[in-house]
Order: sequence, then C-alpha cells, then structure tokens
Amino acid sequence: MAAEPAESAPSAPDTAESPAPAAGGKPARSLGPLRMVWGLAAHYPRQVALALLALLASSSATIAIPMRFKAIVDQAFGPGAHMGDIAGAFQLMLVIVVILGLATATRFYCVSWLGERVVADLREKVQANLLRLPPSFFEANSPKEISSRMTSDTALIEVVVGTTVSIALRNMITGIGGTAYLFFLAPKLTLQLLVAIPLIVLPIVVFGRRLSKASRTSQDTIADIGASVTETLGAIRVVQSFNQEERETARFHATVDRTFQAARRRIAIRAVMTAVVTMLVFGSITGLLWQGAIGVATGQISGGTIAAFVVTGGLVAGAFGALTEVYGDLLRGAGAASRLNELLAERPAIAAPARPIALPEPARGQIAFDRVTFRYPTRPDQPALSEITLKVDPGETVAIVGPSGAGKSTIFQLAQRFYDPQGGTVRLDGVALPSADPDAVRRRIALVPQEAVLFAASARDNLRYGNWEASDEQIWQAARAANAEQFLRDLPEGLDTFLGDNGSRLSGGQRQRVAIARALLRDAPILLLDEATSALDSESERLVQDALDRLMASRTTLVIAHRLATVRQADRIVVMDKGRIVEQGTHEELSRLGGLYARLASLQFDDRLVAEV
Ligand SMILES: Nc1ncnc2c1ncn2[C@@H]1O[C@H](COP(=O)(O)OP(=O)(O)OP(=O)(O)O)[C@@H](O)[C@H]1O
Repeated sequence: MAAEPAESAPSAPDTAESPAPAAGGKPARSLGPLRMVWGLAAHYPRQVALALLALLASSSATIAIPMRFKAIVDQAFGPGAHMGDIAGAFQLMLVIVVILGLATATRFYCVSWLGERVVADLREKVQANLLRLPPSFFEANSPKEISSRMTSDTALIEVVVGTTVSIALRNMITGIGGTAYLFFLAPKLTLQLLVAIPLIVLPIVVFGRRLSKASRTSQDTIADIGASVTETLGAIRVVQSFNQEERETARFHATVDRTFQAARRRIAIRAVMTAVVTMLVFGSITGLLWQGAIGVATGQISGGTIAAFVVTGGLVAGAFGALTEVYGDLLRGAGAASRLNELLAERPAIAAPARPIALPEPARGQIAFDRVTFRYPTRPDQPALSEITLKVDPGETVAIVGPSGAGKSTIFQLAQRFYDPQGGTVRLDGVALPSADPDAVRRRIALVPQEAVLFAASARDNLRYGNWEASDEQIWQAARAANAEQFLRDLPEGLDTFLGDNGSRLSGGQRQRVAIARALLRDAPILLLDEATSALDSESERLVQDALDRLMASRTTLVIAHRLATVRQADRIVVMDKGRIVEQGTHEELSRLGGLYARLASLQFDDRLVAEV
C-alpha cells in the first residue's frame, strides 16, 4: 500500500491513540446540509476532475499491485524462470509503483487543496455576511460562539472535503475492485473470506472507538490539571493567606489521580486491542496461507494466486474497515455545515429599500427625532426611548446628560440606524432613515466612542479607518488638530508603527486622540461623541479637550456629556431620564431650574467644577 501523508486510515492500531480532532457541535441527522459544501467545491471543476482522476488512478494502481505480485511469484519465482521473465515481471511492477506514488501525491494535493480552498471561501462568505448584520444579532449570538463556528466547524468541513470524501471514494473503489479480483482469483476462498472479514474488522472497529473515547477522556482530564494549576497559582495569595495549601494539595492529588486512572484505562484497552488485532490479522493470514498451501499441494491454485489473494484480502479488509468510520465523519461535517448555513442565511434586518431616497447634497447635517419610541429586541417590555422629539440643527452642539440607563447611548444607536424604532421617525437632512441607504446615512456620521477602539494595525491604518483615501499629509493635519502629532512622530516607525491589540502600546489619552483624529479624517457633517468617563491626568485631559473643540467646530454635534466644560459650551443641554427628555436649556437656565440637571451636575461633574455651578 502507498504511504498516505495525511489521510491516515482510522482504527489502525498505531493511529488510534491520537486524539480525535476537536469535535465542534452535534452531528447532523442527514447528509443534506453538505450540499452547500459541494456547491462551493463545484466552483473548482478542474481541481475536482483532476482529484477524481488521480483517485481512480491510485486506487487502480493499488489493486494492480497484487495482480503483479501474482505474476511475479508465478513467473519470476518459478523453478525454470528465465532472466528475461524475471526482469519483465519486476519492471512492470516498478512502473505501477511509480504510477501509484505519483497518483497518490496528486490526489493528496488536489483533495487537500480543495478542502482548504472550500473552507477559505466558506470563512470569507460567512464573515462577509456577518459584517452586514445589525448589533441585535450579536446580542442573541455571542461573538465567542460565532468565532468557534468559524474555526472548529470549518475545520470539520475541511476534514470532510480534504479527507473523508477521498477516503470513502478510494476505499469503495479498492473494496469493490479488490473483491471482484478475489472472486476472479479463487471464488470459494473469497466467499469464506467475505464471511470472515466482518468478524475481523468488527472487533477492531469496536476497540478503535473505545480507544478514541478513552483518549478523549484522558485528554479532558489533562485539561483539568491545567485548569486546576492556573486557578490555584493565580489565586496563590488567597490560598496562602487562608492557609489552604494542604487542601489545595489534596484537591490537586484527586485531579492527578483521575488523570492517571483515565490513562490506565486507555492503555489497558490499547493493550487488549493490540493482542486482538495481532491475533486476528496474523491468524487470518495464517489461515489463508494454510488453505492456500492445501490448494497448491493438490494443484488447484498457484503460489502466485495465493500471494495475490493474501495481499488483496488485506487491502479489501482495510477498505471496509475505513468505510465504517466514514459515515460518522460525514454526519459530523453535515452538522457543522448546517450551523454555518444558519450564519450564511441570516439576513440583515436593517437594509436599504429597493429604491433608496438619496440624501440631499451638499449635506446640511441636521438630525431630527420625531416622537420616537424604541424597545430593544431582547427587552420588548421596557421602552429604552419613549416619545422622544429632538431636532438638532446644522452646526448646533447638543449635550445629552442623564443618569445611567436613561437612553443616551440609544439615541446614538438610532441615529446611526443600528435599530429601527417601533414608533416615530428619525430623519437625517429631512429624509426618514428607513427610506435611505444605511451606508449613505453612516457616511454622514463620525463617531467618537467612549472607549477608543483601535485595531491591531499600524498607526496609519488606525487613523484613516473611516477614510482610506486620506493622504499622509491629511493624516498629519488631522493628527495635529487632534493633538496627536507629537506622540505619533515619536513612535519608532512613525505612522507605520504597529499599535498592538486595541492600541495597547498607547496610553489612554493617546488612544482617545487617535480616535479624534480618525473622526476628523472622516470629515462627516454630523459628529456623535460619547465622552470618556475614565479620568485622565489634567495635562492629557487638556490635550483631549482641545482636540475635541476643534473636532466639534463647524459640525452638528450630539455629545453624551460627562464634563462640565462640555455642557457649558453646548448650545443646548438635553436632560434625559428613563427614556424621556425631561429638561432642556442652557447650563445656566437648567442650574437655576433646580431640577434633575442641577442634581446631576452636583453629583456627576467633579467637585472642583461643581463649585462653579
Ligand atoms: N443592547 C441592549 N439590549 C437590551 N437593552 C438595552 C441594550 N442597550 C441598552 N439597553 C437598555 O436600554 C436602556 C437605555 O440604555 P442606554 O445604554 O441608552 O442608557 P445610557 O443613558 O446610555 O446609560 P449609560 O450612561 O450607563 O451608558 C437601559 O435600560 C438599558 O438597560
């Protein structure tokens, strides 16, 4: 048999102990969901055809080997064999071996290529669809679970395309072709063998399954050891100050002992399996040879026939053994395909209408909420906004204040049309948002979130995230206006410097200024600004504030305000509570009113500033 680089035959004693690939979720009940996978593979007809051709060639060459074996034993090992016969018999065998090697390599390459290609396409398709879905989808489906679908479920599909299907086809060809050849060689002996094969294969398969289950348990208990060590050492101070060293030692002993017992079970099964496999395999070969010897002695069959029979019988038994494993793998793959199908079938609830109304050009930057009532889909009983009416005129700065949970962030969510309200209308430059293309709406908005979100990319890419056409000159101009120029110039590789995960190589204040520069580069008529609450030192605070002032100038700004300086500068302050607007006015007016704003101001803004209220 040819060396098989990756498609190891299941149940073989020497491979059975390797842990099974991490099984994603549940297997499917039918193979139906795999249709989607064939659909993807069908995009590559040339590779599929070449893979099938190579598969056919390698399987045929596999069966041709025992055929040649027969000829070699009969012709080349016969008593009066000529040198020419010997050379001819072996030369042909070498040709077959070369064909087998090349065809196996080609099949392996094409099939594995297809597996990887299909999975790559699938991952891209799923991700492209996910990126269009509104936030409500990710509230119901955790990104952690989705990310596991993108890795472990796609890995299962890769196994189906890149291994299982090939194993199935190859072993079917070898099994059927081999059986036909066996009948041709010795019909009576073949019938006996066909009865014997299940008796040989079944115990091997059963033991193989038990062994892989025991291996998985063993792996799990090893993972428990890791978890236990991490937990105890991570809490070492608590362990020591509560004098729990002995208890933790005893607990760890129990975990280690479970691992040992699991390993003992696994090696016991393996030991028994080795004995059973050895006896069955070599016992049946011995039996065959015994029968054969009788046949040769009575002159019924030749030595070559017996040699070919033993080799082919081994091939056929191996092929049927492999086929018993295939169906389970296909069902697991189908389960993965159906879970990925769900992600692919998800359609965004927020989409452009068939004929979107164009937003007026040039943009004015006016945003208006008209009697807007909204409940989050996951909390349908509780309105997050009730009858909100708010018009922000071009160039105006409106500060929104209110206690936690008042609905301030929800205003931002609706302005960007991440959700549609159940009642009332949000309008941008006079166009109701559902009539416009959400892309066009968002293009007119720049967002500075409370916590600056930076990507694990270069400073340049982080800055021009909302405007990829920006030139370096424009980037530096924005950085200057955002008070970010100095520290960006000090970075070791300037704008090319990698900023680390979420910009971990920058300080909090620097991250905020990068986010401000990004919004400046976006150059949108409307600015949504969620002021950071985390305290910065006063120098950093001044730099950020100064940058924000430049960003807000000449733009319509809605700001969720946490600083007195911001509310004082605002043209208008809107005070929210429990999803409603309860007060509106300037800082002075609202302070005099002595209502919620005055109370909030004394609690929320820091002491130094409250003195000025
Ligand atoms: N994604 C969500 N799903 C369900 N309910 C939500 C969601 N986001 C917010 N809410 C609820 O909607 C209400 C308004 O929340 P919102 O985030 O707008 O308040 P906020 O004024 O911005 O509060 P904070 O100042 O604490 O950020 C709250 O009762 C909140 O619990």
